[in-house]
Amino acid sequence: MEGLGNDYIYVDAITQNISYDKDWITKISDRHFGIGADGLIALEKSDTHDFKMRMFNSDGSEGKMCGNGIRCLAKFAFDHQFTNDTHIRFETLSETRIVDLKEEDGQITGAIVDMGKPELKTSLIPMKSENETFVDQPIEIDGTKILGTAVSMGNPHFVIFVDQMPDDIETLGRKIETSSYFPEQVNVEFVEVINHQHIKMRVWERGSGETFACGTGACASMYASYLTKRTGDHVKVTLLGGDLNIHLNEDHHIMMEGPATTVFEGEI
Ligand SMILES: N[C@@H](CCC[C@H](N)C(=O)O)C(=O)O
Repeated sequence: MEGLGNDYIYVDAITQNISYDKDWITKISDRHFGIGADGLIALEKSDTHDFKMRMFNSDGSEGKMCGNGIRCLAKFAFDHQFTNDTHIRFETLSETRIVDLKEEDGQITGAIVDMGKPELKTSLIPMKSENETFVDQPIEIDGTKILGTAVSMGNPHFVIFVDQMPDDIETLGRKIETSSYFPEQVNVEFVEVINHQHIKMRVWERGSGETFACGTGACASMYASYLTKRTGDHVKVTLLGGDLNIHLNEDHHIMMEGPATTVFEGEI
């Protein structure tokens, strides 16, 4: 399934016994020797919520949240008749996430997700810094200062505003991802502000490299843009794979709306 081209292999871990073996996840995620995906996402039972989401990057590392993935996982649960409710509460390795599925002509085409409140405290992101928060501040990479904003959306992000989108995001993305500032690595977003309601973003994801889109990254970028007054609180985020509409609601929760699509189904 894919959400804006951010594709994962979705597995039912309710009726099947799945072992989240790192090598197996890496192998099936491989685009040449496997199925090909940005990683694997599993639907599990939960004692406290409707379902539990587990998500793994293509290198087999486990992430705590996935914005594009949770829309697809909700569609997966509905389409496979694990629920007939379009309002679904997920337990994740970070916090509760609530998904409202969108139905058009009897098909689930996407969802709006309550992505919770963004976290700015560096100790909780986690980021090594003496500052309590890190908003438009410099980190130093290979002797060069790079301004950015650190935000957690249940997973860590470092948002960098650029005047023009760079052609190569891999070199810098990888260096920041693995720099000593971020003890658990970080997802890196490059953001170009188009106007007060529209930003463009490319992402270097920890554990997966450049992907076509990142839901949590888009929310972190929207929040960093809003916080630094580059945009308002309703923003369209254009990614390589398409657009997400993101806004802050009255409780200061980030709401993200976007598509969810099944590509094919099979058996391994
Ligand atoms: N693509 C995802 C985020 C996936 C997890 C991330 N790479 C991490 O390890 O934190 C999204 O849509 O949010």
